[in-house]
Amino acid sequence: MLVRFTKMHGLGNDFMVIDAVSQRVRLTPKIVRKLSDRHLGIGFDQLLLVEPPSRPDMDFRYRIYNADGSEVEHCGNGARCFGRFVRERRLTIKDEIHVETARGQAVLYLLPDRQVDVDMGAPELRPVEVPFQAERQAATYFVDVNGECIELSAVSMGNPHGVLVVDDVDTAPVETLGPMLEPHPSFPQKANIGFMQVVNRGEIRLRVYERGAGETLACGTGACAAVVAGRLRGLLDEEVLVHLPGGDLRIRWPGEGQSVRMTGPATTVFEGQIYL
Ligand SMILES: N[C@H](CCC[C@H](N)C(=O)O)C(=O)O
Repeated sequence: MLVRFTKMHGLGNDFMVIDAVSQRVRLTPKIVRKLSDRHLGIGFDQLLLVEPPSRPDMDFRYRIYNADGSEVEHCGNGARCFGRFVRERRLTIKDEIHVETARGQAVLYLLPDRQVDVDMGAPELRPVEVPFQAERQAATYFVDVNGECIELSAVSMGNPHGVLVVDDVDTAPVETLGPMLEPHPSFPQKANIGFMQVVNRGEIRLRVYERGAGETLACGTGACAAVVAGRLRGLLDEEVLVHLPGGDLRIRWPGEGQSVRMTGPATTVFEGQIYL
């Protein structure tokens, strides 16, 4: 089956985007893993599938697959690229686009300056909903990693995140602690692990070891989860500039029960077609 696709990225977090509205696509974890290979396939952190909605109040269904073939609940950088993609391919003429995700919905706003603003919905903090193994909800938890006691926050943006505060992201143990915390039994569905350095109450630096993809140049849901964690710990104000290795995102969170808003770029790199 010959399939058209578009290669895109959000601050270097890169995607293969497939229009499954106007073409038939059948994916398996094995096919996704083959496509994600940066030597033998297209190469990407995630594959984004654009499908017709299953709900009348939605414009599209938004499905996300990690490089390891796992289907996941949300992708923030991907949401911005999703909005840019459906507009550029004239799958919609709207500038406000409602998409359904595996665990909820997101609203994408295409801005005149070509940035995309996303209403990411409200974070989930109840441990059972993250999911995270804990007796009761708290701003931080302690988990044992090979005898070392690690303090972190547990936040879901639809997908699970563990967020640590570090003194300096440049020297943070992302390569060693990331792979040990991602599959940690405290996170029954694994987790994306964020390493956050607080610069001031309106600015952080962040690196993310992503579930199913490893460290990426940027993580949109990770940036949202980090700001939520920082606010829960009393370290951050409502609007935060998040510096990721691939660039900056602007995140706003008024507080519990409220939506997190994310604004940033979405870039189209090339079009292609491939036999699946
Ligand atoms: N690795 C994530 C999905 C992609 C999230 C990230 N690329 C973003 O921009 O939010 C997970 O397994 O939940």
